[in-house]
Parts: sequence; C-alpha cells; structure tokens
Amino acid sequence: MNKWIDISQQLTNDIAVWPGDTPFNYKINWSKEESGSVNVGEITMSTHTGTHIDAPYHFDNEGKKVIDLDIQLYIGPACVVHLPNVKSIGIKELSEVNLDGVTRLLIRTDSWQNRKEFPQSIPPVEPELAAYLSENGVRLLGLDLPSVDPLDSKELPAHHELNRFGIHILEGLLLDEIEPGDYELAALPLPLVEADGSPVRAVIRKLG
Ligand SMILES: Nc1ccccc1C(=O)C[C@H](N)C(=O)O
Ligand SMILES: [Zn+2]
Ligand SMILES: [Zn+2]
Repeated sequence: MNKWIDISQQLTNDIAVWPGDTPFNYKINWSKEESGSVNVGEITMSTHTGTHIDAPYHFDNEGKKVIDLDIQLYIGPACVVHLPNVKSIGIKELSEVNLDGVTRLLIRTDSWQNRKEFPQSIPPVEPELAAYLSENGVRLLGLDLPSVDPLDSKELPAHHELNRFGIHILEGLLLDEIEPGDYELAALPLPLVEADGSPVRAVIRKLG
C-alpha cells in the first residue's frame, strides 16, 4: 500500500488569510498549571482558512450548509493534473486531460508560490468549465488556489456555475510535490451545522 501524503496547509498563527478576514489564532486558553490537569486550546479562524471546502451557502443564501454536504464526495478516487503557467483554467487548458471516470479532479497550477503571503492574482476557473466537467462526471474540483474566481470578483461566476452543475469546491491544497496521476483522496469537512465552509485535512495516496 502506498503511504498517505498530507496536501493540507499547516495552520499556524501566521498563515496567509483572505485580505480583511479573521486571522488564524490558536492559543492555550486554560493551561495545565491553571486547570491542574490539562492544556486546553482555543482556535479563532475564518472557515475559509488554509485548505478548506466551500459550502454553497458561502455564496448563496439558499444554498446547502456544510452539514448538508454528501461526505461521499470527499473520500474516494481522485485525479491530479498539472497545469503550470496557465492564465485561467478553462476547457482549452484541460483539453489534453482524459476525464473518463474522474469524479474528483485536483488541479495543480503552482501559481501560489509564496505561501507566506496571500497572492495578488490567481488563474481563475472559467465559468464555462463547470458544464464541461459535469458532462464528464466530475463532482469535486480541488485546486492549489484560495479561490476559483478572480480575487476581486464580487459576482463569483465560477463558484455559482460549479454549484449549478453540482460540482463541489475544495480550495487551498498543497500540490507542489504531487505528480499528476490517479490517487485516493480524503478531505472531510467538519460536521459544522450552520457553516458556509470548513477547514479539512486533505490527504492523498497513489493508487496501485
Ligand atoms: N474569506 C473571504 C472573505 C471575504 C471575501 C471572500 C472570501 C473568500 O473566502 C472567498 C474565496 N473564494 C473562498 O471561497 O475561500
Ligand atoms: Zn472558500
Ligand atoms: Zn471559494
């Protein structure tokens, strides 16, 4: 059996977050000295920190919340493709990729180089890709980027189109060292009942 590889960003107090969003903070709130028995930590964070999933409620008030998402989506076979130096991610960029039988598609762009800082710009997903992916049976789209839309977008066309075609979004993966190919993925959201998104621990292992 191949080993599981962690493709999640580490959650440290200096992790880059969306400009203006809640910084990540972990601290011991009740120390062993104080409690007499244990250290007890406290986490403050945005639901869109590091490696995370978006629930449709993030961009649609009527959309599904994290607890409503089908956990089957987040565990199972996944295909990693490498699209270095692309300006955007559309049908053309994926034309060489065989999507037969691909339910979970993970795209490595390498375009978020300095992980200490939030990127200035990213190659966005073209909204037209949603229909194409769905026709090919894709249900989960993961990327090594903090969004599927341009960072200054208010309309979020790719988020909406992906949702319309039943494709779920996994953002902020670390794929720098991952060769394209067939893997198994596990990236489960937390059972957050009200939430618009959730951090995940994303891991993959090579199939075969
Ligand atoms: N945290 C934010 C704060 C303000 C505005 C957008 C965001 C986002 O997170 C958008 C991004 N497309 C995301 O889904 O993670
Ligand atoms: Zn998000
Ligand atoms: Zn998003």
